Amino acid sequence: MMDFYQGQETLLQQTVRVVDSETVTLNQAAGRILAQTLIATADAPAFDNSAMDGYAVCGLDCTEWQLIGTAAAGDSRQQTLQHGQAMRIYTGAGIPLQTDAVIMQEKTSVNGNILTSTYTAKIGENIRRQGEELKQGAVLLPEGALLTPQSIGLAASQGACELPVYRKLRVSVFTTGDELVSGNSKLEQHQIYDSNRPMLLACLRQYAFIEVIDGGILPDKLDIITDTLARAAADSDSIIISGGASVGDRDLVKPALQQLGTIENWKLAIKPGKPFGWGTIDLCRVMLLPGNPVASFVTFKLMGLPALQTAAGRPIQQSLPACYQAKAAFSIAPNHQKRREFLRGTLCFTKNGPEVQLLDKQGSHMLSSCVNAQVLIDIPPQTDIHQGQWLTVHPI
Ligand SMILES: Nc1nc2c(c(=O)[nH]1)N[C@H]1C(S)=C(S)[C@@H](COP(=O)(O)OP(=O)(O)OC[C@H]3O[C@@H](n4cnc5c(N)ncnc54)[C@H](O)[C@@H]3O)O[C@H]1N2
Ligand code: MOO
Repeated sequence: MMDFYQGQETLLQQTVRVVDSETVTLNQAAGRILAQTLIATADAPAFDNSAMDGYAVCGLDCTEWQLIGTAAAGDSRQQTLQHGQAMRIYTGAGIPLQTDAVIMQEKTSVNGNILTSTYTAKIGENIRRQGEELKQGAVLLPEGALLTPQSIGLAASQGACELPVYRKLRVSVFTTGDELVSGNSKLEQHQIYDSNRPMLLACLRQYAFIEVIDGGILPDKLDIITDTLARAAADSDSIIISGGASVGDRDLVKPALQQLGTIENWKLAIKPGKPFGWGTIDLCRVMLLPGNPVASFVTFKLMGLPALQTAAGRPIQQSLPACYQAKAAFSIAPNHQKRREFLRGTLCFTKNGPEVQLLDKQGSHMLSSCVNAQVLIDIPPQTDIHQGQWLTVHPI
């Protein structure tokens, strides 16, 4: 059984990234992955401008200035001040030549065309200098960046209308098991509703860089699983299949993958999620998720999603799940677990810093504990946990 962190690193290192790209408008770019490094085409700010509504003044040795006009945001005139002169100026307006500082209006008084202030401004005060944020030619956004709303705003600030992005990753999702029934059908005795496929489809649909294909429920029949996976592999970059990953005679996903391609690893030292495995069918990455719903969810979040992000073009470091440190508000002793455990918990911020609480009902069949969970708590194997100890948590 492979160690969890070794497994995560191995899976991501073995992941093949998409190379094809397309151009999309800024309106279509949210959540996509940038296919080329974007360079600043202009300085930011593009010109010296005012950070405040106030008065541009020339001569910091004065306490009175003669007001000679107004500079408003968008005003394209380049104006000039002489010593002892000032100009009404608004936030974002271009700075008149020879301005020493902008004095905010709250620190001034005006009588006719005379501006008075006893405030001693520093040279350059309230002036946003050209290029102080970015110089023309600097990297605006690196290749592989996830296009967040902020990065789209940044690209727009440089006049970009379209962006090159990697093509969407095609991901097919299946669940397996003769006991599974879709929500619109009647349950016979000992059948259950398929919760994993709707859950995984919902997880995937949160990512604009993924094109999600719902493959449906597969029966516990080797020939059907094999045929279906072979067809899906020809049409997908990745397949996610939940259930039938363990060791029972009816656990047929692994034998199907063995027939069609290669298994790169099967079984991870984590709880829940031990039977998690991955392999390939030709160029298609296949990930086997355990059937227990919590095991499916946890392995998707910690293994499946990072692998899909890498495949879609994000750098490995940015594909890994975010993690924080929080103090345990609970104890676990003694802990003889050989597998690294990911328990479901909630975070709260106390005067002692961030604290993580354990939720009830941690069974890998108990999805209800995932609903209220904010984090997965990393419990290392064979380690006692003492209250107050710092632990790694992954937000979910
Ligand atoms: N002899 C052993 N038995 C089991 C082992 C083991 O090491 N030796 N591992 C256990 C662990 S840990 C897990 S996790 C499960 C995973 O097994 P499978 O991936 O083969 O999953 P199934 O057997 O198909 O299902 C397990 C469980 O989950 C329910 N299930 C499956 N799919 C869904 C779905 N889409 N929606 C809702 N519920 C689902 C299924 O009915 C079973 O109750 O194996 C243990 N056994
Ligand atoms: O990995 Mo299983 O999920 O412990 O139940």
